[in-house]
Amino acid sequence: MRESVDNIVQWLQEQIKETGVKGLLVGVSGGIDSAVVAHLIKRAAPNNSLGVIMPCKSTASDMEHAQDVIDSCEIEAVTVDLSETHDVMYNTIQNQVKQKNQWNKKNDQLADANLRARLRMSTLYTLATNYNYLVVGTDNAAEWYTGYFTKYGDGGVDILPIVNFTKSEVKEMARYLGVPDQVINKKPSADLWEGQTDEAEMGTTYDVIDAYLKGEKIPDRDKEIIESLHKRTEHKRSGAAQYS
Ligand SMILES: Nc1ncnc2c1ncn2[C@@H]1O[C@H](COP(=O)(O)OP(=O)(O)OC[C@H]2O[C@@H]([n+]3cccc(C(=O)O)c3)[C@H](O)[C@@H]2O)[C@@H](O)[C@H]1O
Ligand SMILES: Nc1ncnc2c1ncn2[C@@H]1O[C@H](COP(=O)(O)OP(=O)(O)OP(=O)(O)O)[C@@H](O)[C@H]1O
Ligand SMILES: [Mg+2]
Repeated sequence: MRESVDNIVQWLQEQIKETGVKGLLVGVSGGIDSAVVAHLIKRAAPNNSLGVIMPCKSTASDMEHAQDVIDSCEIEAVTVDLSETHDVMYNTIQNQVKQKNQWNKKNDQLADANLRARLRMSTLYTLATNYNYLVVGTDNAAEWYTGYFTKYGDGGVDILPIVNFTKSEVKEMARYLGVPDQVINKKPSADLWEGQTDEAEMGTTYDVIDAYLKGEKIPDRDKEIIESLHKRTEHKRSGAAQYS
């Protein structure tokens, strides 16, 4: 892990140099992926790194964990509460479409949830412009392969330092970096709705996805799910289709 961490930190420093920015920022959710990235960017740019806590009807315990992460790596932090902004924006959109009798109730929860992720992205880019920093993404190998992120939401970032690390490697890195235990040991969640967990939504587990990515044999049912998720989300990993 020490070698991996040193290499990523060096890569992050190269990104700063090559792009000519002053530093790096990340959204800190209280989950393990952003905790690891916060520690990494603090190491890479001790005086020019920022952790951004963005509650959006988030649970109090997640926001406490986000603060624990900030404290554990001593990164500079700002908090931007998006709950009200989200309400106003979502209701405005919803009211317009409802007037046309075209509101699709079936997709309500997902539309509401993805707006949270995209408001966070807009907030991070507003701060990136202010500080002249890059937005650092937190996708790990399993999330990237399965497309388990919101397009132009948490997927809308400049650089991805842990995208080639499996979830179990991220866990190992977290322990090495000193991420608090309560963050390492909780269930991964996008926190987009009450009780959401990544594994329940995906229908498979990170252990199995990690095994698949390492070329190990996994049950047929999980293989089907992973390959279907991968295929369906190809558009998120490539740019917009271009007419030529
Ligand atoms: N074939 C295609 N080619 C080009 N574009 C295509 C497309 N199919 C859909 N699209 C577009 O993509 C949109 C669907 O993608 P998207 O908007 O991302 O939405 P979608 O993939 O349906 O939902 C996002 C998923 O990521 C999960 N998530 C989100 C945020 C954070 C985390 C986390 O782990 O923390 C997880 C969330 O729980 C949910 O399962 C469609 O509305 C459409 O605009
Ligand atoms: N409330 C929040 N405040 C700040 N950033 C957030 C918040 N919620 C989500 N994010 C950003 O969106 C990213 C995607 O969330 P995701 O749940 O995949 O990662 P995580 O919470 O760090 O780890 P885990 O997957 O284990 O929950 C986070 O890593 C973080 O950068
Ligand atoms: Mg999370």
